[in-house]
Amino acid sequence: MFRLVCINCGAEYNQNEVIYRCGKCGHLLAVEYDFDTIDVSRREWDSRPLKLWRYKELLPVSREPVTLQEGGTPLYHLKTIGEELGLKELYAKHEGMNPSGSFKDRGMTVGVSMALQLGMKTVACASTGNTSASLAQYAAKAGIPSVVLLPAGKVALGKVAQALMHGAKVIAIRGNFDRALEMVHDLCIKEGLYLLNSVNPYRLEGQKTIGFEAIDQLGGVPDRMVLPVGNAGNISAVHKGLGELIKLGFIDSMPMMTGVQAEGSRPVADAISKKLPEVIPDKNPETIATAIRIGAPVNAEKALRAIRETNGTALSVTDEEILAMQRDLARKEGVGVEPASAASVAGIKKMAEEGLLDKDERIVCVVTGHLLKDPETVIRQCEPPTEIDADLESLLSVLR
Ligand SMILES: Cc1ncc(COP(=O)(O)O)c(C=O)c1O
Ligand SMILES: N[C@@H](CCOP(=O)(O)O)C(=O)O
Repeated sequence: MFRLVCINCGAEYNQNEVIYRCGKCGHLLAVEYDFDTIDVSRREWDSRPLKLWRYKELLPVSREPVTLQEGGTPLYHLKTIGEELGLKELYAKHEGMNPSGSFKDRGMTVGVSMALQLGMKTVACASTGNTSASLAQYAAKAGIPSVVLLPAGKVALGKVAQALMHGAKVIAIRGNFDRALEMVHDLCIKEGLYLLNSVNPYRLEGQKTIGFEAIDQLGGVPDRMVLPVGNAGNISAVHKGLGELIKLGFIDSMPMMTGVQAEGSRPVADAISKKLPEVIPDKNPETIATAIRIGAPVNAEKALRAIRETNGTALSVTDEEILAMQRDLARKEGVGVEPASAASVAGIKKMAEEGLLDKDERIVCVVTGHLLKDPETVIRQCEPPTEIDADLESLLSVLR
């Protein structure tokens, strides 16, 4: 049993309503469960395969889910990078290992299932790339059409390829992501499409399972969870989910929620460092990490609460720091991620170097998307292949 509740005024909405914001005050909504009716134990969850739907009692879907077997992503111990930073327990949860190559699949399995549950016929989103790739793939699985709006020229190649190949109607707008989100929101309200950006509270329900899995894999609650922040849905979702585990008595502490943004796109980091009550949108966000090139994070209110309530923090890193960490993860750990994903570990490096971490902290960085999402940024950083004549002598001469 659950209902939708406004995070600001507490107004309640029925689970059958298609609604994205509070009709009374315009703030965000969240799914609230009736915990007295939730009947599950840790042991029961542990007996199921490590996949997202292991946690079905804390998800809103009552029909057969639209699933591509998302979740169960690896938790890697970053031994080499950790040692360099003096951190014994530094981990990366590799969300790039989901079906479409990013954490968005956790949101989409739940969001697209809810679209069907609510009788919606077409799904839509604005995207810096990964949301569109995932939406297109899950809509294809569900057998319904999808429409995606992208900021023209600012989406990594692999993500556009995915949205196109999975059959979405792909529209590139001459404007940034924030404008695309406003447009798709208006389109959905006017034309009755189902909006599956992170303003949709059901989508975030799926994403909260990143935190559940991290705890199950670690065998306990980490001291800190670090996430790259763009539209700020993921950090909010993980925080919400862990709060629910506390209510169920499954855990008894929260990690310090830590958000990392790119220097050229850092409204949440600014709000935290300047102790502002809300974020001031950045009208011209810019970063090589196009996934987090977002100036007006729609979930800012939830994210600021998550960070402040857990004594966490938010900071920014430069594009150079992001790319250097993308290379370090690839070459020192064998972990291939896209630039935005490397931001979380780059943020921890910066905090460690500035003496802002207790060296005994157990830290889980969420690395959000796969290296192959953005092949152009990868190729630009690497030496091109050495081309030789097809004989052994030439081969030996270049290897010497
Ligand atoms: C790869 C990647 N990392 C991080 C983010 C940021 O997540 P959020 O928008 O939930 O803050 C996004 C999308 O925004 C993304 O695609
Ligand atoms: N990085 C995101 C931006 C949109 O965020 P959402 O969580 O609101 O869908 C993307 O991949 O498009």
